[in-house]
Amino acid sequence: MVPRGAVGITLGSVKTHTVQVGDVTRELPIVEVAPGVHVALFNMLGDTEVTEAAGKALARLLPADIDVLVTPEVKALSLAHVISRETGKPYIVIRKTQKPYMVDPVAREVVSITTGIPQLLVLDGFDVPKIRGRRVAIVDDVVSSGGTLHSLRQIIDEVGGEVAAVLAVFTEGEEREEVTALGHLPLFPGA
Ligand SMILES: Nc1ncnc2[nH]cnc12
Repeated sequence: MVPRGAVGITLGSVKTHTVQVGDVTRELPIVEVAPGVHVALFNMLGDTEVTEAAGKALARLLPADIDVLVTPEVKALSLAHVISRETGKPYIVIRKTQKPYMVDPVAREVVSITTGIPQLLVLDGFDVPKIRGRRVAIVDDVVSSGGTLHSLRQIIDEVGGEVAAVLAVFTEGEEREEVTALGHLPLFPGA
């Protein structure tokens, strides 16, 4: 039976890695994202069951003194929504493109392990007062190379926020003490 919230695709000969998020189990396909770099691809977009399970579990781990959540678009957005709903803390979305309506945007470049190409992270200046002088928790789906995390920290520092917690569903590759995660994904060299 196909679990509720998952799409019933045939994985065929694709190798998979099994993960548990709360009481939800998923088979993640192992895919090559760069020559010789294989990851167990975790994509919560559209997976209501995993998003709810992860969001509720991470909400329980959020330090009480956090003022605001910050999340990069797009894969972790619904996760931040659930944590926000569960904790009552507001969340801010860092966009991947600069929009014409943004006021004094603050931007950093980042190269993600899954795309391999430089991308932008952009904070709308409109959101700066919600971060300045506040204790911030960064929320992401997977913290892997740490590139996105580094750029998010730079943006938050630049506008006067304090990164007091980092929450993710999974860390990947190296273990990261500074990240509160529900699990860890290995990398699969030459899978
Ligand atoms: N395994 C993974 N799945 C989804 N997004 C990722 N970003 C970095 N590693 C990832």
